[in-house]
Amino acid sequence: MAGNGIRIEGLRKRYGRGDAAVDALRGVDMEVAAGEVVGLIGPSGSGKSTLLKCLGAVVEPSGGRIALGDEVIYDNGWKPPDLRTLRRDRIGFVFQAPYLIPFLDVADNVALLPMLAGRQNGDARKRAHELLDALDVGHRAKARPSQLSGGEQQRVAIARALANQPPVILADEPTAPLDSERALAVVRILNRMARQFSTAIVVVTHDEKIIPTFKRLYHIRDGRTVEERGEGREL
Ligand SMILES: Nc1ncnc2c1ncn2[C@@H]1O[C@H](COP(=O)(O)OP(=O)(O)OP(=O)(O)O)[C@@H](O)[C@H]1O
Repeated sequence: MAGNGIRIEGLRKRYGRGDAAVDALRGVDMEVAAGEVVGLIGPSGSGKSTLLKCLGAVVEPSGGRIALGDEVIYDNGWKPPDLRTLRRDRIGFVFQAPYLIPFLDVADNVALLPMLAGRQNGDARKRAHELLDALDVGHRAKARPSQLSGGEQQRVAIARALANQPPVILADEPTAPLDSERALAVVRILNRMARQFSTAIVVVTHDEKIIPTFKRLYHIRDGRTVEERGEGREL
């Protein structure tokens, strides 16, 4: 796969051992191109979170292969020497709750990660303001997270996930607490950001409001994925 994007082959994850073992992933294949937003759906307990955690280098798989762009990061063992750096620089996370830091203003919430990654403070703040403007929350840059609406907070969380320009964003139920209009706005933004920054985005969701928007979906059942064509409804 040229450039960025995600390729997963035969990924397996077994929790526990012996009688208590649970095979959460039994050979998952998945591909997400740079600039693409793909939905990951499936019933409770089917392995969605486990797949996202393996992809995010939070949980160690039991076998298979994961490549980000041209770099194999897992092949029956992690390849990068430092997984924290991998997570910080290559992967953005968006969760159901925004998890913003309450005592930092909105701009600093976004600028923090690039600063931790060694960017000059001025550069990091400039980047934060650009992203906040792109997400239409630039006018709230000086506010505290608690002063923002739920939808605004989620847009700030997306800006934070994009702050280090990661090639991959993993979003776990990012629209669950939002009403229909705001949920669709978040998906519209994720699609725009994917195209603009060539980011590969995986969205785990149960949200019927947004499922029709995906052009491509992976349905996970009993630890195996099936690729499906989505409706790709206009946003
Ligand atoms: N830390 C763990 N130890 C043991 N088993 C686990 C662990 N985490 C998940 N499992 C099991 O792995 C399987 C897949 O779980 P996972 O959380 O990935 O499902 P999910 O599709 O995200 O579910 P939900 O939609 O309910 O969040 C389930 O049978 C679950 O009980």
